[in-house]
Amino acid sequence: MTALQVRDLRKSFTMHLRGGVVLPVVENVSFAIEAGECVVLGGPSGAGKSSILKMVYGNYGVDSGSVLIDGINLVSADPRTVLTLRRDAIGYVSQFLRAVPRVSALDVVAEPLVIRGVDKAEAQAKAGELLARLNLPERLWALPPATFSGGEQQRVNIARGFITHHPILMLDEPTASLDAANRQVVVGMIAEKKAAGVAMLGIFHDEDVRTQVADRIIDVTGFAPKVAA
Ligand SMILES: Nc1ncnc2c1ncn2[C@@H]1O[C@H](COP(=O)(O)OP(=O)(O)OP(=O)(O)O)[C@@H](O)[C@H]1O
Repeated sequence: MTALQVRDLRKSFTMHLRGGVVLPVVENVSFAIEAGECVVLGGPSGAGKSSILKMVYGNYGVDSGSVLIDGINLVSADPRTVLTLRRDAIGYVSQFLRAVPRVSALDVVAEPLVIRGVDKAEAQAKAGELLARLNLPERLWALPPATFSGGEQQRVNIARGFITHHPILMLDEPTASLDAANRQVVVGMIAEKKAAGVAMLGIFHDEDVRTQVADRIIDVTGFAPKVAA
Protein backbone atom coordinates (compact mmCIF):
# COMPACT_ATOMS: atom_id res chain seq x y z
CA MET A 1 0.00 0.00 0.00
CA THR A 2 1.38 3.37 -0.99
CA ALA A 3 1.55 5.62 2.07
CA LEU A 4 3.16 8.69 0.52
CA GLN A 5 3.31 9.84 -3.06
CA VAL A 6 5.56 12.72 -4.11
CA ARG A 7 5.05 14.09 -7.62
CA ASP A 8 7.13 16.55 -9.60
CA LEU A 9 8.18 18.76 -6.71
CA ARG A 10 10.24 21.78 -7.64
CA LYS A 11 11.88 24.17 -5.22
CA SER A 12 13.96 27.30 -5.54
CA PHE A 13 14.93 29.87 -2.96
CA THR A 14 14.56 33.56 -3.70
CA MET A 15 17.16 35.65 -1.89
CA HIS A 16 15.19 38.82 -1.21
CA LEU A 17 18.14 40.50 0.50
CA ARG A 18 20.36 39.74 -2.50
CA GLY A 19 18.40 41.57 -5.17
CA GLY A 20 15.92 38.71 -5.61
CA VAL A 21 18.51 36.20 -6.86
CA VAL A 22 16.76 32.86 -7.46
CA LEU A 23 18.58 29.66 -6.44
CA PRO A 24 17.00 26.54 -7.97
CA VAL A 25 17.51 23.58 -5.61
CA VAL A 26 15.60 20.56 -6.98
CA GLU A 27 13.09 19.74 -9.71
CA ASN A 28 11.09 16.73 -10.92
CA VAL A 29 11.20 15.15 -7.45
CA SER A 30 8.94 12.11 -7.75
CA PHE A 31 8.84 8.95 -5.65
CA ALA A 32 6.44 6.85 -3.62
CA ILE A 33 6.89 5.10 -0.28
CA GLU A 34 5.04 1.95 0.64
CA ALA A 35 3.82 1.10 4.12
CA GLY A 36 6.61 -0.65 6.03
CA GLU A 37 9.33 0.74 3.79
CA CYS A 38 12.25 2.97 4.81
CA VAL A 39 13.53 5.16 1.99
CA VAL A 40 16.73 7.12 2.51
CA LEU A 41 17.69 10.27 0.65
CA GLY A 42 21.32 10.14 -0.46
CA GLY A 43 23.70 12.46 -2.25
CA PRO A 44 26.40 14.97 -1.34
CA SER A 45 26.09 17.92 1.01
CA GLY A 46 23.99 20.68 -0.50
CA ALA A 47 22.23 18.39 -3.00
CA GLY A 48 18.84 19.12 -1.43
CA LYS A 49 18.10 16.23 0.97
CA SER A 50 16.90 18.39 3.87
CA SER A 51 14.95 20.63 1.54
CA ILE A 52 13.05 17.61 0.17
CA LEU A 53 12.29 16.34 3.67
CA LYS A 54 10.99 19.78 4.71
CA MET A 55 8.85 20.08 1.57
CA VAL A 56 7.31 16.66 2.16
CA TYR A 57 6.47 17.65 5.75
CA GLY A 58 5.08 20.99 4.61
CA ASN A 59 7.71 23.15 6.35
CA TYR A 60 8.97 24.56 3.07
CA GLY A 61 6.67 25.91 0.40
CA VAL A 62 7.20 24.47 -3.09
CA ASP A 63 7.21 26.08 -6.53
CA SER A 64 5.09 23.27 -7.96
CA GLY A 65 4.26 19.59 -7.50
CA SER A 66 2.29 17.60 -4.95
CA VAL A 67 2.70 15.48 -1.81
CA LEU A 68 -0.21 13.06 -1.48
CA ILE A 69 -1.19 11.44 1.81
CA ASP A 70 -4.55 9.65 2.04
CA GLY A 71 -5.64 11.42 -1.13
CA ILE A 72 -4.91 14.85 0.35
CA ASN A 73 -2.32 17.11 -1.26
CA LEU A 74 -0.33 18.49 1.66
CA VAL A 75 1.24 21.16 -0.56
CA SER A 76 -2.05 22.90 -1.27
CA ALA A 77 -3.90 21.96 1.93
CA ASP A 78 -5.11 24.69 4.28
CA PRO A 79 -3.16 25.10 7.55
CA ARG A 80 -5.81 23.30 9.60
CA THR A 81 -5.64 20.25 7.34
CA VAL A 82 -1.82 20.31 7.55
CA LEU A 83 -2.05 20.30 11.36
CA THR A 84 -4.52 17.41 11.28
CA LEU A 85 -2.23 15.43 8.97
CA ARG A 86 0.69 16.09 11.32
CA ARG A 87 -1.33 14.92 14.29
CA ASP A 88 -2.65 11.75 12.67
CA ALA A 89 -0.62 10.83 9.62
CA ILE A 90 2.90 12.23 9.38
CA GLY A 91 5.52 12.65 12.10
CA TYR A 92 8.93 14.32 12.01
CA VAL A 93 12.02 13.54 14.07
CA SER A 94 14.35 16.48 13.67
CA GLN A 95 18.06 16.47 14.39
CA PHE A 96 17.79 18.93 17.25
CA LEU A 97 15.52 19.14 20.25
CA ARG A 98 13.56 22.34 20.71
CA ALA A 99 13.87 22.43 24.47
CA VAL A 100 11.04 24.04 26.40
CA PRO A 101 12.19 25.72 29.64
CA ARG A 102 11.13 24.07 32.91
CA VAL A 103 9.57 20.98 31.30
CA SER A 104 11.22 17.73 32.40
CA ALA A 105 12.72 15.34 29.85
CA LEU A 106 10.08 12.76 30.82
CA ASP A 107 7.25 15.20 30.08
CA VAL A 108 8.87 16.42 26.85
CA VAL A 109 8.74 12.80 25.65
CA ALA A 110 5.27 12.08 27.06
CA GLU A 111 3.68 15.25 25.67
CA PRO A 112 2.69 14.00 22.19
CA LEU A 113 0.66 11.21 23.83
CA VAL A 114 -0.89 13.55 26.42
CA ILE A 115 -1.95 15.91 23.61
CA ARG A 116 -3.69 12.92 22.00
CA GLY A 117 -5.68 12.27 25.14
CA VAL A 118 -3.62 9.50 26.73
CA ASP A 119 -3.67 9.49 30.53
CA LYS A 120 -0.62 11.35 31.91
CA ALA A 121 0.68 8.50 34.09
CA GLU A 122 0.40 6.05 31.19
CA ALA A 123 2.14 8.47 28.82
CA GLN A 124 4.95 8.99 31.36
CA ALA A 125 5.36 5.25 31.79
CA LYS A 126 5.75 4.81 28.02
CA ALA A 127 8.17 7.79 27.93
CA GLY A 128 10.24 6.17 30.68
CA GLU A 129 10.39 2.90 28.75
CA LEU A 130 11.74 4.69 25.68
CA LEU A 131 14.26 6.77 27.64
CA ALA A 132 15.51 3.65 29.42
CA ARG A 133 15.84 1.84 26.12
CA LEU A 134 17.85 4.79 24.79
CA ASN A 135 20.10 4.62 27.87
CA LEU A 136 19.27 8.07 29.18
CA PRO A 137 20.26 7.92 32.88
CA GLU A 138 17.16 7.99 35.08
CA ARG A 139 18.60 10.83 37.20
CA LEU A 140 18.13 13.10 34.15
CA TRP A 141 14.48 12.29 33.51
CA ALA A 142 13.13 14.91 35.93
CA LEU A 143 15.37 17.67 34.56
CA PRO A 144 14.63 20.00 31.62
CA PRO A 145 16.85 18.90 28.69
CA ALA A 146 18.21 22.41 27.96
CA THR A 147 21.53 21.65 29.69
CA PHE A 148 21.84 18.07 28.37
CA SER A 149 24.67 17.06 26.04
CA GLY A 150 24.02 16.95 22.28
CA GLY A 151 23.61 13.17 22.30
CA GLU A 152 21.35 13.24 25.39
CA GLN A 153 19.12 15.87 23.79
CA GLN A 154 18.97 13.86 20.60
CA ARG A 155 17.84 10.78 22.50
CA VAL A 156 15.06 12.78 24.19
CA ASN A 157 14.06 14.00 20.73
CA ILE A 158 14.03 10.49 19.26
CA ALA A 159 11.93 9.19 22.15
CA ARG A 160 9.48 12.07 21.61
CA GLY A 161 9.30 11.38 17.87
CA PHE A 162 8.84 7.62 18.25
CA ILE A 163 6.33 7.59 21.12
CA THR A 164 3.32 8.18 18.86
CA HIS A 165 2.20 5.98 16.00
CA HIS A 166 2.22 7.95 12.77
CA PRO A 167 1.78 5.86 9.58
CA ILE A 168 4.44 8.09 7.97
CA LEU A 169 7.62 9.26 9.70
CA MET A 170 10.31 11.71 8.54
CA LEU A 171 13.75 11.08 10.06
CA ASP A 172 16.17 13.98 9.74
CA GLU A 173 19.56 12.57 10.81
CA PRO A 174 18.21 11.14 14.06
CA THR A 175 21.48 9.37 14.87
CA ALA A 176 23.92 12.21 14.10
CA SER A 177 25.15 12.82 17.68
CA LEU A 178 24.84 9.29 19.05
CA ASP A 179 27.48 6.78 20.08
CA ALA A 180 27.60 3.36 18.41
CA ALA A 181 25.52 1.60 21.09
CA ASN A 182 22.69 4.12 20.94
CA ARG A 183 22.79 4.21 17.14
CA GLN A 184 22.03 0.49 17.26
CA VAL A 185 19.10 1.12 19.62
CA VAL A 186 17.66 3.55 17.06
CA VAL A 187 18.26 1.05 14.23
CA GLY A 188 16.20 -1.45 16.27
CA MET A 189 13.44 1.11 16.86
CA ILE A 190 13.28 1.86 13.13
CA ALA A 191 13.02 -1.88 12.38
CA GLU A 192 10.05 -2.09 14.77
CA LYS A 193 8.32 0.83 13.05
CA LYS A 194 8.84 -0.93 9.73
CA ALA A 195 7.34 -4.12 11.11
CA ALA A 196 4.37 -2.04 12.29
CA GLY A 197 3.85 -0.86 8.71
CA VAL A 198 5.21 2.68 9.10
CA ALA A 199 6.48 4.32 5.91
CA MET A 200 9.69 6.28 6.59
CA LEU A 201 11.71 8.85 4.69
CA GLY A 202 15.08 9.68 6.19
CA ILE A 203 18.49 11.25 5.96
CA PHE A 204 21.37 9.33 7.56
CA HIS A 205 24.92 10.44 7.08
CA ASP A 206 26.29 7.44 8.96
CA GLU A 207 26.87 4.84 6.26
CA ASP A 208 26.59 1.89 8.61
CA VAL A 209 23.17 3.03 9.85
CA ARG A 210 22.07 3.86 6.32
CA THR A 211 22.81 0.36 5.03
CA GLN A 212 21.03 -1.21 7.97
CA VAL A 213 17.81 0.80 7.73
CA ALA A 214 17.41 1.61 4.03
CA ASP A 215 15.17 -0.52 1.84
CA ARG A 216 15.96 1.88 -0.96
CA ILE A 217 18.28 4.87 -1.38
CA ILE A 218 17.21 7.76 -3.62
CA ASP A 219 20.14 9.76 -4.95
CA VAL A 220 18.84 13.32 -4.96
CA THR A 221 21.49 14.48 -7.45
CA GLY A 222 19.02 13.01 -9.98
CA PHE A 223 16.74 15.93 -9.08
CA ALA A 224 19.36 18.64 -9.76
CA PRO A 225 17.85 21.46 -11.83
CA LYS A 226 18.93 21.48 -15.47
CA VAL A 227 20.78 24.66 -16.23
CA ALA A 228 18.83 26.73 -18.78
CA ALA A 229 20.53 26.76 -22.18
N1 LIG B 1 16.40 28.58 3.59
C1 LIG B 1 17.27 28.58 2.56
N2 LIG B 1 17.54 29.73 1.88
C2 LIG B 1 18.40 29.71 0.83
N3 LIG B 1 19.03 28.62 0.38
C3 LIG B 1 18.81 27.48 1.03
C4 LIG B 1 17.92 27.38 2.15
N4 LIG B 1 17.89 26.10 2.58
C5 LIG B 1 18.73 25.41 1.76
N5 LIG B 1 19.28 26.23 0.84
C6 LIG B 1 20.20 25.85 -0.23
O1 LIG B 1 19.65 24.74 -0.93
C7 LIG B 1 20.66 23.78 -1.25
C8 LIG B 1 20.26 22.44 -0.67
O2 LIG B 1 20.35 22.47 0.76
P1 LIG B 1 19.92 21.25 1.68
O3 LIG B 1 20.11 21.66 3.10
O4 LIG B 1 18.59 20.77 1.26
O5 LIG B 1 21.02 20.16 1.26
P2 LIG B 1 21.42 18.77 1.93
O6 LIG B 1 21.59 17.80 0.81
O7 LIG B 1 20.45 18.42 2.99
O8 LIG B 1 22.83 19.12 2.56
P3 LIG B 1 23.59 18.54 3.88
O9 LIG B 1 23.89 17.10 3.59
O10 LIG B 1 24.82 19.36 3.96
O11 LIG B 1 22.66 18.74 5.06
C9 LIG B 1 21.96 24.33 -0.69
O12 LIG B 1 22.67 24.90 -1.76
C10 LIG B 1 21.53 25.38 0.32
O13 LIG B 1 22.46 26.43 0.37
